[in-house]
Amino acid sequence: MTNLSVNLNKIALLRNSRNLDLPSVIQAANTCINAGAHGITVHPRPDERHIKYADVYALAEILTVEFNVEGNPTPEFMEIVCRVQPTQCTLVPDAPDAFTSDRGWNLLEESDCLIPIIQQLKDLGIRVSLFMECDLAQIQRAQEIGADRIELYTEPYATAYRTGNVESVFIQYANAARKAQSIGLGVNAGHDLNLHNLGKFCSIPGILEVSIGHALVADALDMGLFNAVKQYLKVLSNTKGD
Ligand SMILES: CC(=O)[C@@H](O)[C@H](O)COP(=O)(O)O
Ligand SMILES: NCC(=O)COP(=O)(O)O
Repeated sequence: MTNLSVNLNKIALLRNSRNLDLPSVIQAANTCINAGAHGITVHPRPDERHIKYADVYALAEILTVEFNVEGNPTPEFMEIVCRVQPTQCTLVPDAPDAFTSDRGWNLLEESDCLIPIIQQLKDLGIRVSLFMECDLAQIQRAQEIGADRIELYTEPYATAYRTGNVESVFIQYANAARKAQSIGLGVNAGHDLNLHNLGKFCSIPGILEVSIGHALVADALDMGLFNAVKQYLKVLSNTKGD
């Protein structure tokens, strides 16, 4: 089964609109865990528009499941990740003012700065995943520079699914996953996955983990967070993640 890591960014976004700690990111994490989520993901951004650095420390104190911290490895980000030592750190090449994550790493140009960062994280026992597009040469490079996993950036898949043009795009993802697996990289996936497009994506064999936030939290407004997590787990229960 593909594991589900629930991204709590959007819980924090709502929380930040008042000074009441409501909704509580910690309470949301516990609800997701009680519903069976395999992990919790957060993506602290430099402007702390949703997850604050303090949330990362607070979550690290209470989590009983995999903790995945995503972000651009700025000095501030690296300091917090090295202190908290989550299970997994997913490095994402997003600009400080990015609306949301909008691309994978270009390892033909960005490898040199990543090599020591990956090594530093691995020396602390943190699994390193790189946010990547479906380019096979880039995926090869991810393995060469020491990544443990890649996270396939699924926005293009989600858009293709929505616009009814998904088959050729899906094949690119299946090929990318197969390439990664053939050279020993684990494969995660995320961005704009939802209850409709998730099942097809995870029919790709060996997707180890999906991280899902925006759509899951939107679904939670209708069905409650506990039930939303259950619904996503139900879709994933038919998949072959490992
Ligand atoms: C890395 C990634 O794909 C993101 O989906 C992310 O964590 C979402 O970020 P926002 O919630 O800030 O859009
Ligand atoms: N890594 C992707 C993620 O954590 C969640 O992305 P989204 O579901 O909020 O688009």
